[in-house]
Amino acid sequence: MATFEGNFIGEDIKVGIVVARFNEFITSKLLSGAKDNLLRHGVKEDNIDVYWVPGAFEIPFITKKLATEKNYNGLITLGTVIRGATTHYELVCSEVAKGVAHVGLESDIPVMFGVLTTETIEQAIERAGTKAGNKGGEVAQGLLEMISLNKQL
Ligand SMILES: O=c1[nH]c(NC[C@H](O)[C@H](O)[C@H](O)CO)c([N+](=O)[O-])c(=O)[nH]1
Repeated sequence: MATFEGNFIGEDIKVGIVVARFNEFITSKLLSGAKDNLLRHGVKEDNIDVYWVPGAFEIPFITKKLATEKNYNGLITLGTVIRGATTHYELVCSEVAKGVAHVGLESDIPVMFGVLTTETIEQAIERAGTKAGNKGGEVAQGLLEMISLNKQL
């Protein structure tokens, strides 16, 4: 029986991060967590590129361009969608999740989904570096593992 799994060694890989500016007080913390994790695993700062988009809805468009036109080993998407008074929340969450998943399946590099979808601002804060960890750091760690596994296939 053969078992395949990735490691977390970040030397010699290039990563693109697409981050939404909407709810920037949260997404900036997700970005910090992602960059910190990548750097601590040996990814060179010059090999990390960050692309800011207006909101989560715009993430798939840029992510698809990066996956098809650039030579990254993997991509991270970061955003924060917080339920408001309208049904906009469901629409944005659904389209972003579908869009990012589609890009991932259509490309030959891993694309990580690091978009928070929360009911309250407090829940988002908890997931951006406080008591529920940092989603940005989590998906960065997952990307390293996926890049490593992808190289074995
Ligand atoms: O990233 C977000 N974009 C949001 N809306 C903007 C959307 O992502 C697009 O930028 C906008 O619709 C223009 O296309 C949000 N809400 O509306 O609540 C949100 O919570 N988070």
